[in-house]
Amino acid sequence: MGRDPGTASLEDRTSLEGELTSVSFRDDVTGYTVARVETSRGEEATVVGCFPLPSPGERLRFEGRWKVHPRFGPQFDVSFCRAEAPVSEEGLIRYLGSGVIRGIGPVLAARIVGVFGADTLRVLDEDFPRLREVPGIGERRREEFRLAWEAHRQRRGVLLFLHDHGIGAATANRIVRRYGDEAERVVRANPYQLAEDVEGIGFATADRIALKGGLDPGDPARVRAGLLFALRKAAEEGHVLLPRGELLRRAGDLLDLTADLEPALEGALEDGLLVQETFSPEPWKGEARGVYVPSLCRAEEAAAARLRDLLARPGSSEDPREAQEDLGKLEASLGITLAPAQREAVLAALLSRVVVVTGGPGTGKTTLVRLLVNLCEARGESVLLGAPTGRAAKRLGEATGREAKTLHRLLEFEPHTGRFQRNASNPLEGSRLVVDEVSMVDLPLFSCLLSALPRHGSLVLVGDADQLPSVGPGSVLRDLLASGAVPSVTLQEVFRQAEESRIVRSAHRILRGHLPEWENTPELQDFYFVPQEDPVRTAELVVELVSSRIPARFGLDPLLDIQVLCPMHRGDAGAQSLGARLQHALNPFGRELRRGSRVFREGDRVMQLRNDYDREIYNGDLGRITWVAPEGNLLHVRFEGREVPCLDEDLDCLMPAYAVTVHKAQGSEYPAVVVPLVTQHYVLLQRNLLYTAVTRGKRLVVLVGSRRALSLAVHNETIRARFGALAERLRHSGGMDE
Ligand SMILES: Nc1ncnc2c1ncn2[C@@H]1O[C@H](COP(=O)(O)OP(=O)(O)OP(=O)(O)O)[C@@H](O)[C@H]1O
Repeated sequence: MGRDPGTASLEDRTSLEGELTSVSFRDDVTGYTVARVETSRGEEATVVGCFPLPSPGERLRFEGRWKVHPRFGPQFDVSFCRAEAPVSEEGLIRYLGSGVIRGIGPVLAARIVGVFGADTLRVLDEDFPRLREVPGIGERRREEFRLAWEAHRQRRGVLLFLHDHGIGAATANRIVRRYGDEAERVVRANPYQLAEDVEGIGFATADRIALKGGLDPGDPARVRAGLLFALRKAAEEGHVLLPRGELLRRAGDLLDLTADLEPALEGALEDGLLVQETFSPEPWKGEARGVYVPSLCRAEEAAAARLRDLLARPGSSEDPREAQEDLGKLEASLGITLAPAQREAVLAALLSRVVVVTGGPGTGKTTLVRLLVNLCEARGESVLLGAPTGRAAKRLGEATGREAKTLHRLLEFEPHTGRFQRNASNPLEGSRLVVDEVSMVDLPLFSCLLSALPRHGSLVLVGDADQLPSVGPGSVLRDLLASGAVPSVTLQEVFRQAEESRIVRSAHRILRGHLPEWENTPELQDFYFVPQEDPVRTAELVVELVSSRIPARFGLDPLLDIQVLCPMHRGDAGAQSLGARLQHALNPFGRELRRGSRVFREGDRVMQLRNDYDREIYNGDLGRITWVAPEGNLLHVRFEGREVPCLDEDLDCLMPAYAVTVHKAQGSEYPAVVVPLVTQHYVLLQRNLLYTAVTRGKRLVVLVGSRRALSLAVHNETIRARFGALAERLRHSGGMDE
C-alpha cells in the first residue's frame, strides 16, 4: 500500500498502487514517463521513471521511493511497475474503450461492461461466446473482437514478462516487434539470441535475463555465448580474429569467470561456431592460433587466395619498355610530367594484376589515376571506377571525368538479401578496376570485391594508409602494404600547388610527428590553431567561431560549409554537447520533433547514420531538414537536392550533424572544418585521428583547444593494431590454408 508522501520517510523503498489519470511526459525510446496517478486511497500523486505505458483504466502497482523534487515537490520515483487488470466498472470501461483493442470504442466498452460488470475480463478471457449476450454485436464483429483480444492479451503478457526481466519499455517493444508472439518463448529458450537479433540488446542484457532465469554462470551455453560475443565485439573494434589466449581472457572478463573456458571453446570449434587457424611463425607474441567467427575467416581466406592468384598472373602489359613509351606519349600529349614515383605507380599498374598506391594529400594520386585511366582506355581496356562512399565516388568521377560508383553499387548490392549480385559466378564487366579511398574498405567488402573481379581483370588500389582504418573489421590497405607481397608505390613528394596550402603542409608535418605551423596574421590563412586550455571555454569558442567569426572573415555559411569534427562523443567539447550548443546557436527556432535526447528542427543540418539502399541515402550523407509535420512524427530532409521523407525508424538513423566525430567524417570533405582538442579526449588523441580530421578540410581548418592536447595527438603514434592475418597469409603464400 502506498504511503502518504507527507508522512512517509522519503528515502524508504515502498510501493504505491493506483490508476493512471494523465501522462505529462513520455519518452518513447527510453520509456521515461512522468504521470499522475490516483492512488487507491483516492489521493493524487506524481510518478516518475521508466516503465511500459499502461492502458487507461489499468491498475498499477509501483515500487520505488518517495523523493522530493526541488520544484515539483514529492514524487514517487519508480523502480518497478506492474500493470494489473482494472476492477472498477469505470476502470474497465476506460481500459476496454481506450483503443487498445482494435474495434472497441468507449460506447461499446460501456455496453459490454454494462452486461458483465466486474466479471468482464474473466468472460473475455474464458467465456468469449457469452459476448452474444451484449446487444448489437454481430457474429463477424464478435470474431474480430476475439482475435483482437487474443492478440492484445498475448502482447500484454509478453511485455509484462519482459518487464519482469528488467527490460525497459522501448527495448521490450523492439523485442515484440522482432519476434511477435514468439517473444516469450525465445527469451525463455535462449536469451542470448536477443543480443544477435534485437538492436539495443547487448550481451550484458541478455546475460542478465539468462541469469535471472536461473542459468548457472558456468553453464556451457553461457560460456559459448560469451566467447561468440567477445569475438563479435572484437570485430566491432576492427579485429578480424582474436589470438586464442586473448579471446579466452576477454571472454573470462566478460563472463566474470575464472574457470577454464577451454572446453567450451573446443566445443564451439567442433560445432563450427568458431574457426581456428594456426600460423607460423607465431604472429602474436608467442601465440600462433587465431580464432575467428566463420564468416570473417572465409573472407580473409578468400581474399588472400584471390590476391595470390592475381599476383601469379602477368599484367595487361608484358613489355615494360612499350608501357613506358605509351605513358611518355600520353604525358607529352597532356602536357604533364609525372614525378618518378607517379610514373612507377602507373607502370606497376600495367605490369601487374594488382597494385597498391598510397600517399597523403597533394601527392598526386588523382593525377596519376587520371593518366592511368586514359592510358588503359587508349589500349582498349574498359575501366571501372569505384570508391567505398558516395562522396568519394563522386570526387573520383569528377577528377577523372568518368563515371565512378560506390563499391556497393558497382557490385550490385541487393538490400533485401544483403548480397552482391556481382560475384565469382557473375563477375564485373570490365578489365580494370580502380578503387579510391581504399583505407575505408573493410575485409568483408574487399573479399567480395576480389571475388567479383573478372578472371583476367586487374586491380588498382589507391588510398592513404595514414588515414583512420575502415569502420568494419580489418586493415586491408595497411595489411597489403605490410605483407610486402603486393606491388606497391608510396608517393611522398607533395606538389608545389599543394605545398602552398598550409592544410596540406600541416597534414604532412603531423604525419612526421611535428606540430603544425600556424601564424595568426592579418592575411587570411587556411590553417589556424586557436589556443584555449579550458574545455568549456573551448566549446564556447567553437560556437563563436562557427556562428560568427568564420562566416564574417571567410564568407562561409555556418549551416552549409562548416563542419565541427570532434575526437569523441562525450565531454564538454565532445560531439554531443557541442552539437546541441551549435544547434541552439545556429537554428534555435522552428517546428521540432524530439526523439529521445535528439531534437530535429526545421532547418537543421542532419547526417544519415546507415546505408539505406531503398531510399538511396548512405552512411555519412549530409542533408537539411526542410519540413517537420505539425503532429511531430514525420520530417523531410533534402539530401543533395532530393527531398526524402523520414518516419519512425528512419529517424533512428538520423542525427543532427552540427558536430560529428572524426570517425564519422572519414571519406568526406568539407569547405571548412573546426576541430576542438581537449585533454579530456586523451584516449583518442592519436596522430592518425588528427591527420584524418585535418585532411577533411578543403579551404579552412581551425584547431581550437589545448596545446597539450594538440601535442599529445601529434606525438601519439600508437595505432591500435587490429588482429588479423591477411598479411601473414600473403607473406607465406601457399601457407596454412592449403
Ligand atoms: N607530376 C606533377 N607535376 C606537377 N604538379 C602535379 C603533379 N602531380 C600532381 N600535381 C598537382 O598537385 C596537386 C595535387 O595532386 P592530386 O590532386 O593528384 O593529388 P592527390 O594525392 O589526389 O591529392 P588529394 O588526396 O589531396 O586529393 C594538383 O594541383 C596537381 O595538379
